Amino acid sequence: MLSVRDAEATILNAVKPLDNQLDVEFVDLLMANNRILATPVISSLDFPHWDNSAMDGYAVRYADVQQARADKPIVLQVVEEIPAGYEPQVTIKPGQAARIFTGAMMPAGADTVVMQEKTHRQENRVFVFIAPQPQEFVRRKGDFYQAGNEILPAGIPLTASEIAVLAAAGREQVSVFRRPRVAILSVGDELVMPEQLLKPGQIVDSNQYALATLMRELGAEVLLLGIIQDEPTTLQEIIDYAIANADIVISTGGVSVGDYDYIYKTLASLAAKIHFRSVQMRPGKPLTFATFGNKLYFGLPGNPVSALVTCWRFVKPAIKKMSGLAKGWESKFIKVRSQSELQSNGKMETYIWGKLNLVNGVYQFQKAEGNDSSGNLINLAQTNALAVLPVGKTFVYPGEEVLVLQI
Ligand SMILES: Nc1nc2c(c(=O)[nH]1)N[C@H]1C(S)=C(S)[C@@H](COP(=O)(O)OP(=O)(O)OC[C@H]3O[C@@H](n4cnc5c(N)ncnc54)[C@H](O)[C@@H]3O)O[C@H]1N2
Ligand code: MOO
Ligand SMILES: [Mg+2]
Repeated sequence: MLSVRDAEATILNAVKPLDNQLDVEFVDLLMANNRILATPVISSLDFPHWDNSAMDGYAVRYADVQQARADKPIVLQVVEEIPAGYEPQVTIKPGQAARIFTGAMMPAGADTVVMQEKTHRQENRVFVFIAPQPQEFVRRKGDFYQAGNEILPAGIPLTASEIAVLAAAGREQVSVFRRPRVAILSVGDELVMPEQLLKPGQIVDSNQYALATLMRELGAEVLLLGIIQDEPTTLQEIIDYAIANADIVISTGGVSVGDYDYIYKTLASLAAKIHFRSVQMRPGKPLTFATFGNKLYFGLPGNPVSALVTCWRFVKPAIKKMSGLAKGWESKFIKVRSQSELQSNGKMETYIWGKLNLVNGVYQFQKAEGNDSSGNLINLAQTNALAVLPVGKTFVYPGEEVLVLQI
């Protein structure tokens, strides 16, 4: 059976990232949160834009005050007051100073700022009680960034700090990759919508909600195709439509070996390239992966936990890679101690859902309480991590280290 590692490699190899020319759109800065920057940004401004003061105090000539002492202050004449946002009009000459405030432009002639607390003001004179360092408390033009260089590279996610940089560089809009389009369908005669009264044998299609939520979290545009009956002709039509209208199609259900599991046959009849239909993992063994050219098809197992685990493990990095992220799209595992005893049959790579708890500043894994059937979505709620037991590992003792995937 195909290992998880090989399945992941097959999937990630099949992902074609969005094109940085064709798959780009402009969005307002305040709508750009979590979008991926499509074009490198170069500013025509230096940062700081001009020499300015880092303190409220006095702009002075260093040469004037280098001998200042508490018991022998230097007295300077204050010739101008410079608040932030004001362009200084006066050149500071020997024996002179300007009153200045944080962020205000340095006046010509001055090279150093003495903070207010080290001075005493008497009318238009200021007493300086301490010798500053040369150029102290001056933020020099271009110290943070020089115009013409790359200020932000393409392929990064935009969060508060990057959006602040874009705003400071005078951008109102930014070019980002369009959202990957993901079609979601739920396959099963037993499935109904949440508002429906359940007849015997029916259950609510919770997978549609789980996957739509996860896909939106990942920045995808979701095309919800609803519940599809276990019927080959309808399935064929809907998958054909989904492939034509999305970059990625995700179905749940119908991938096992039952008489009503039609996904494999349907994909074959649509001439999909079927890369695999089972993976050496639990839950999630019957995961099916196919491609139609550059379009990806994930046939996730119907069990609610299996659907989410395979989505976290395989679909999530695929979406991230497709979305234009230059790096950091692979699944990230961290090594932590397990607080719980964990078990596997040793034959499958086993994913155990639970919580990462912060104990004295160190994360520890705690297995979810309750039934760990892949059909039990109830105890999956309020979990945030999957512990991974590799093939061959049958037992993790409390206190032993384990690899954990944050979800
Ligand atoms: N003879 C075998 N039977 C099964 C095997 C096997 O190897 N041999 N594998 C089992 C495993 S493991 C899984 S996982 C499931 C996968 O089943 P399918 O993908 O074919 O899904 P269904 O049969 O349609 O449904 C399975 C289960 O999940 C519930 N379900 C389905 N869709 C939804 C939905 N949208 N929302 C909520 N719950 C859903 C469905 O009612 C079933 O209970 O196959 C095993 N069988
Ligand atoms: O692999 Mo299935 O996903 O355990 O129920
Ligand atoms: Mg089935």
